[in-house]
Amino acid sequence: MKIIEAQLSIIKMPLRSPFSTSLSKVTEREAIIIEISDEEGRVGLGEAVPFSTPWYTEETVKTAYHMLKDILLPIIFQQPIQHPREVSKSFEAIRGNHMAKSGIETAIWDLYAKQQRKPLWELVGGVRDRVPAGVVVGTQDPKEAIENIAMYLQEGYKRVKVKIKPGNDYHLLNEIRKHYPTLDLMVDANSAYSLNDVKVLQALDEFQLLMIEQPLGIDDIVEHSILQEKIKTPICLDESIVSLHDAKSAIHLKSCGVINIKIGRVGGLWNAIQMHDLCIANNIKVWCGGMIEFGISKAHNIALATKSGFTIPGDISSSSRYWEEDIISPEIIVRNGEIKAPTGFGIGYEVNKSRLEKVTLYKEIFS
Ligand SMILES: O=C(O)CCC(=O)C1=CC=C[C@@H](O)[C@@H]1C(=O)O
Ligand SMILES: [Mg+2]
Repeated sequence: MKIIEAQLSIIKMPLRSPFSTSLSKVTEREAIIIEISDEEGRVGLGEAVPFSTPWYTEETVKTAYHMLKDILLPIIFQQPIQHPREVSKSFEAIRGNHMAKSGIETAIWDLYAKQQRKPLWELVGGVRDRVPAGVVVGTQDPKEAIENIAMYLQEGYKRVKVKIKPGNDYHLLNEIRKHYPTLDLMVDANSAYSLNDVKVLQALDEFQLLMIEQPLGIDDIVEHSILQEKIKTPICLDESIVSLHDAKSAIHLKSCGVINIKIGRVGGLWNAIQMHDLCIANNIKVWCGGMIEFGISKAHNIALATKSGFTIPGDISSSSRYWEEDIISPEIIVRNGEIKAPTGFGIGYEVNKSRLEKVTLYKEIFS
């Protein structure tokens, strides 16, 4: 597979409504769109998903743009690729920068699938032609959260995730459970707690949550193991798991019962596939996490989520969950709580060129 040209576009769009977590309030989103072309004019699409500031991981749009332009694209242009699974190996000498790496690696997966004239989800070993849709409530105000949940259930979502933090946990969940006693409900703490909060977290066991995501430190595996022994709710790790080694450590130490696999956080689709396989072999449940991303990244998530182990609805919602108008055509739509995997080659969605142009802040072409 010879790539003859690459285009990087930094795009920005306001969210339809603010997205609040224990760490940050997101009101607009930047990302990097990667378009790579082969000699026959086919285009592979990728999206690098770091935020504009390093509140979730250490990467930002600016660091990722530098990595793509100055380090990663030169490697890709120099080394012809036989199969996308080789890309992460060719980046092994480069430390970290997983979201930058994932942006170009996913574009190569899309281009390769188009060359093979296959939908990407079939190429990665998908077993279902639709994925269950989960949604994240972007407010921690109990009244607003309950109103939002009613709206999302109307739209058919099967699983709801809410953000919690110390001082806004028990009351919020108690109010939600009063209205929705049997809802498939999970929480994400984004590392807002410590082992001093064991009693607070034990109290949440009464709400029969599917899981509690990342209660402790962003790079912790040991203390999560201590906490998991003290609470009934399964711990799900997100930020702590950036590599297969992290996943192996968490499995060995029994730090969690679930892992949220995000293609960007783990450095690409091949790493995500290997993590899926490792977790399933060790009875660790997995689901596909989201990054408040645009349609190209979400399309890659959909392909991944068709694999057998992704039985829990992921943070895979419709384009309209965050955007007035997405950068892809058709947009991603949730019907009866599911998203149909596209039948087109590659990711199965096209770029909405006029929309992409409108939201592009800056772009460069490399060859
Ligand atoms: O993509 C979505 O629908 C929301 C994903 C989501 O909850 C998160 C995205 C990025 C950082 C966090 O706030 C949070 C997470 O930790 O999973
Ligand atoms: Mg999370």
